[in-house]
Amino acid sequence: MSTPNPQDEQKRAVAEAAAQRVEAGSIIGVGSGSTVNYFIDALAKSADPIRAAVAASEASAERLRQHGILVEDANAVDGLALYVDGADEINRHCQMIKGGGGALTREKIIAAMSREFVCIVDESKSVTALGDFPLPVEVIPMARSYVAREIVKLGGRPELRREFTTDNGNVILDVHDLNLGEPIAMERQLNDLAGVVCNGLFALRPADVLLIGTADGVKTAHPA
Ligand SMILES: O=C[C@H](O)[C@H](O)[C@H](O)COP(=O)(O)O
Repeated sequence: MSTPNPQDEQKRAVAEAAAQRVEAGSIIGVGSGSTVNYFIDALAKSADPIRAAVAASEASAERLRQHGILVEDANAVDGLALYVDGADEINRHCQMIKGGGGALTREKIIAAMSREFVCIVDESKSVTALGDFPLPVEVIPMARSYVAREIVKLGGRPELRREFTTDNGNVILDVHDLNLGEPIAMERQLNDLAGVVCNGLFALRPADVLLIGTADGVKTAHPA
């Protein structure tokens, strides 16, 4: 049998730790990505099942359904107690870059709907300063060039994500070299550009709890 990759082991460990925080019979928000896939698998194994999940991507919805977990429309619930999702980068304030998989808009909606946001990451995602990971920006297709030019004015280097359409029918600009020293201000500035649907900075609504998978086990942190 092949040895499990240590990064995957950390993802699995944080996913299982997050599954233990889930209340039986509740409706929860479920994000997307490889770490969340482990979380969905852990949910499916739980002896105390949830009632339903609101999913941040079609891929997560599909995986939940494959495990026999009911997927609820976000409009059918009036709020969520808990949201579990991964991140591409997270700092000590629990501000994040998300959207590596292109699911940022639905993720931000579900985060906004949720009382508690638990972020699950392996230790490679924990950073001192946000910005090495290119910042995903979801854009209405007809605004692609305009938004790209505006982002250049802000100091960024936008790159169209090739052969990719979001679940909402939009395109993604992956922005390199943007100064994210003031994440809240930049999140607002990008939101203000006409044609931007959402950007992958989660600073206005950071995570409430961070579970980090490390070589020494799962560590828990809160915004500094
Ligand atoms: O759009 C994707 C999401 O923001 C993911 O949560 C993020 O990319 C992290 O994904 P992974 O767990 O696969 O590293």
